[in-house]
Amino acid sequence: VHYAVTSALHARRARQWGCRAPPFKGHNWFLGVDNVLAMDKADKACQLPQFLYDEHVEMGCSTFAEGFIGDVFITYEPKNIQAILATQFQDFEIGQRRRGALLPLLGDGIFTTDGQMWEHSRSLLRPQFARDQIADLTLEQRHVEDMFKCFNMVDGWTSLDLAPVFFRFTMDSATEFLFGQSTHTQAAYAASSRGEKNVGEFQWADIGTRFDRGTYAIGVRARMADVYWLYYPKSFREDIREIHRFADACIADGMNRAKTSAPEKTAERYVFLDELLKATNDPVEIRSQLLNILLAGRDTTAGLLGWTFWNLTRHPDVYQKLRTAIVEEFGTYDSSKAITFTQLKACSYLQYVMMETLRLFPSVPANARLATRNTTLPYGGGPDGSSPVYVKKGQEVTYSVYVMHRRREIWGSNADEFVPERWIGRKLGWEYLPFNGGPRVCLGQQFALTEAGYVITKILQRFDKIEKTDPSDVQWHNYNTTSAPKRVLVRMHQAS
Ligand code: HEM
Repeated sequence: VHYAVTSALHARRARQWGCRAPPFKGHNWFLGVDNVLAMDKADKACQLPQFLYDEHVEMGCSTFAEGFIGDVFITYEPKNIQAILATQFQDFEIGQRRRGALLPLLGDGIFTTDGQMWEHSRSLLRPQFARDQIADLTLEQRHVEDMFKCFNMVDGWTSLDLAPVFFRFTMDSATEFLFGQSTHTQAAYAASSRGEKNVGEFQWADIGTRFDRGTYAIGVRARMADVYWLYYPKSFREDIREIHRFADACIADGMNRAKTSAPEKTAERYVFLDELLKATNDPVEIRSQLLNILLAGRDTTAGLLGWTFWNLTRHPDVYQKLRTAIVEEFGTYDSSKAITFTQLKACSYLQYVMMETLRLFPSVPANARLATRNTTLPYGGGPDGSSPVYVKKGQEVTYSVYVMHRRREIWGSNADEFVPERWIGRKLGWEYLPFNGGPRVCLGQQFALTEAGYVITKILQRFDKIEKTDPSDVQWHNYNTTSAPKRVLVRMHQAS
């Protein structure tokens, strides 16, 4: 009786608000279990984003409902995404599922909370991202040098898989920037490649692998929706313990620095942790916020770098054009010309290459929000899709920018081709959202583009040719919480 009454109430409200139902993707099994299994299969085959795209083609529309253990909505419609993220921000939240899935590893922080807790995190962290020194290029330079030490050069060429290279690089630079202490995974890797045993200074080198396993585990938990708590294996618990031990040791060091250092000494190098200690001295809160940012910033940037080189190896003309632009702007590798945030921004072709990579391969291909109250999506209902869609409190709306970024109606018939030139004179709107939009827009966008732009510049200065050694051109997504290419097999020639 209760179900019938609430259904009737929802139907009446939907009528009053002028809502119509969107197309429905049917299912053959109870509650749409077959849809869940099909998605899981695509995920295991590293093809989840393509699966979402194929679903869009199959449905022939940009918003639909799907049986997925309860009805959820899927949308690739800029107007709807703008509503969820900005104009109707109060009607949607990240919700308990994501929080629950991520909490054991990350704790409460900007990425895992809603409402007042999120507002508190955002106001604590935002001032840090407004600073000029947010991306410290001297720090990046040292880690890029460590990266090159891992390259094995034979007759001027190196052959390698760049995908793990970028994960080690971003781990080392992000931990130094956030925690004041690098994990030195690159130096440890170089030492072990030379057959040396890891010693003292590489004490935390395994944190990289542990964090990789940890993000994989939270990815599994996030996909399990409400029963995320069923997946909590011993290895995950051990990884969490060690990651927290690393963070706590860094925080204890930071607290000692704050007590003992003269003010001019702490200002020597920008450390995020030291800045947070000026605003709060709760070590658990600091640990949680730093780990939240590590998750938000590390894998995403590694993904951007990986997909950039995945594309460049398949477009040698773009590689050469970009290299010419970089050498013109910054000189060759040994040039003493400084590389600055402003110059990186001004190097238009470099920016276009990154924007085009993030269009075709956004680091967060799909995302979701839950309705906090009965509400609407402005578009997608009725036979022509022009009516609002009724969304019940608690219902999930999944949005995929991967699909939106490839829609032909928006990007033209070459939507799935890599063409950096399309960005010349193009204005950004809600149809392009690699960094999200609205009040929860990515805080690290400038940081990420500076860091990635710097790394791309240094690699192109140093290597004048790149060739792909992977016989396959299939996109394999290594997709836990974010997407990176599974492998980027290349051969690169060092410029003389
Ligand atoms: C290519 C690199 C990056 C991409 C594509 C990216 C993308 C995104 C996206 C899509 C979100 C929204 C997630 C959601 O609301 O569900 C987000 C949030 C966030 N990002 Fe980034 N990000 C990148 C790098 C970074 C970096 C380097 C940092 C920090 C150093 C960072 C810090 C954050 C933070 C703190 C949030 C949470 C904002 C909030 O909820 O208020 N991101 N990012």
